[in-house]
Amino acid sequence: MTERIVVGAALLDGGRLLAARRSAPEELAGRWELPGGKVEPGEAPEAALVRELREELGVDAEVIERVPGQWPLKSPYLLQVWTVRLLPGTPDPKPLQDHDALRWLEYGEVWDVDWLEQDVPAVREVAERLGAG
Ligand SMILES: Nc1nc2c([nH]c(=O)n2[C@H]2C[C@H](O)[C@@H](COP(=O)(O)OP(=O)(O)OP(=O)(O)O)O2)c(=O)[nH]1
Repeated sequence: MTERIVVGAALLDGGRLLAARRSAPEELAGRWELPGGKVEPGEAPEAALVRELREELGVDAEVIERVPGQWPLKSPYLLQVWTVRLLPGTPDPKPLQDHDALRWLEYGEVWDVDWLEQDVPAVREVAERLGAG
């Protein structure tokens, strides 16, 4: 089957990373992930990310750069991650859709939440960057 891309945001603000707790589907509910979603056919991944963050969190965001790597999710999906920042004046993120809690994690708190197993290698990569910044 053709691979399909799921874009995830490493949303960074003041050296912290935003984690989002999924509310559905049942097998993923209660676990933490990077906000984002499926890229639509013909859509650029960066545009998908900005769209998803507006829908899910109610924020206007700007994509900074791709985090190297891609990670398999449930077939046929592959997770790709970009660092993202909030645009000036945008409201604070709110769990409007797909999530029931949000948490800003300091570098030392990155492993305090129960990430989806398949997200762990991506979060490790992001955490290294947070530590370096
Ligand atoms: N957004 C996101 N999805 C993830 C992550 N890890 C992971 O396994 N997934 C899975 C959950 C879903 O099966 C799929 C993404 O779907 P989604 O439900 O977030 O995407 P969407 O908003 O485009 O969904 P929909 O229109 O199909 O309802 O990838 C992650 O870190 N972020």
